[in-house]
Amino acid sequence: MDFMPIFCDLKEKLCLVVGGGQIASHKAELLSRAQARLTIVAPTFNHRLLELGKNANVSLVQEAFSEHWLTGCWLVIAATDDPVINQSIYHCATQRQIFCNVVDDPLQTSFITPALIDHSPIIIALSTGGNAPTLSGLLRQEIESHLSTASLDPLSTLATLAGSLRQRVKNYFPAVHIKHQFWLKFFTDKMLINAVEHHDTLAINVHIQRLLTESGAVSLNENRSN
Ligand SMILES: C[C@@]1(CC(=O)O)C2=NC(=C\c3[nH]c(c(CCC(=O)O)c3CC(=O)O)Cc3[nH]c(c(CC(=O)O)c3CCC(=O)O)/C=C3\N/C(=C\2)[C@@H](CCC(=O)O)[C@]3(C)CC(=O)O)/[C@H]1CCC(=O)O
Ligand SMILES: NC(=O)c1ccc[n+]([C@@H]2O[C@H](COP(=O)([O-])OP(=O)(O)OC[C@H]3O[C@@H](n4cnc5c(N)ncnc54)[C@H](O)[C@@H]3O)[C@@H](O)[C@H]2O)c1
Repeated sequence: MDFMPIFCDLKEKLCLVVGGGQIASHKAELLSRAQARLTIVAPTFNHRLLELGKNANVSLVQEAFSEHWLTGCWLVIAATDDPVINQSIYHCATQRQIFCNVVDDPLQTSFITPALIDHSPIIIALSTGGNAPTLSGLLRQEIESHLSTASLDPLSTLATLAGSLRQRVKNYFPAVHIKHQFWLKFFTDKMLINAVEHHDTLAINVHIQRLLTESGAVSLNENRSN
């Protein structure tokens, strides 16, 4: 594996985008969706970046790159149309141990932005290790065509619900295998999924309690027979 896939929490963390064209705006919009604090440095900005710059968390700096803009950054994206500048940004960032994505050189880059299916909190990210970006896009479309919005919407809601229930379920079922059985039922229970699809909060809570009780009974029986 050449690149390890991870999902980073960049909320309120300072990130730098160098460049003001189409590719820079694409990457800056992604960082902005991840709620990063953004500095964007370039002599010229396209209209999408000028629009993004109205956001309180985004600062546009209209000048050519200089190294001091890296100070305090968690990561940087080198997205100018000049490969020499992009490489020098990569080297400055690497010296400072800052992760740097270089948009025109998959061999001299410290991270890659994957093709994305963003159904937050469910996110599917795809990469070819920088070998074939078009293939990443095609694979993304292929996977998207198998995952309808109708099936992803309730799963995303279930995932969010699961997040808010995790501590309660941990307290309820100390045994890992019972917890696991509970979650398998939680994500496949037709009645719960139906309630989620209908945004029926009352029914959602009733079915969660039912699943907790059912798994609790299994747990109790296991303890008795031990
Ligand atoms: C996946 C995606 C995500 C995104 O952009 O967010 C993405 N590129 C996408 C599309 C795309 N990019 C390019 C074309 C035109 C056809 C072509 O030239 O191939 C198309 C096709 C199109 O636009 O449909 C041109 C291109 N891209 C890179 C280079 C440099 C080089 O290879 O030397 C050049 C040549 C530039 C030039 O010639 O000047 C480099 C990178 N592009 C990456 C990501 C990273 C590796 C991802 C992986 O591991 O697969 C990496 C290494 C760096 C990075 O950007 O992180 C997105 C698909 C989104 C989707 O459809 O969902
Ligand atoms: N990663 C990808 O998916 C992908 C896809 C297509 C193209 N590319 C590469 O991305 C590069 C950028 O593409 P684009 O369409 O955004 O180009 P563009 O010409 O629209 O924009 C280039 C930007 O870089 C800025 N710039 C130039 N020198 C600078 C400097 N010293 N400091 C700061 N900013 C500087 C310019 O002001 C301009 O805003 C291309 O050269 C291409 O190699 C990557």
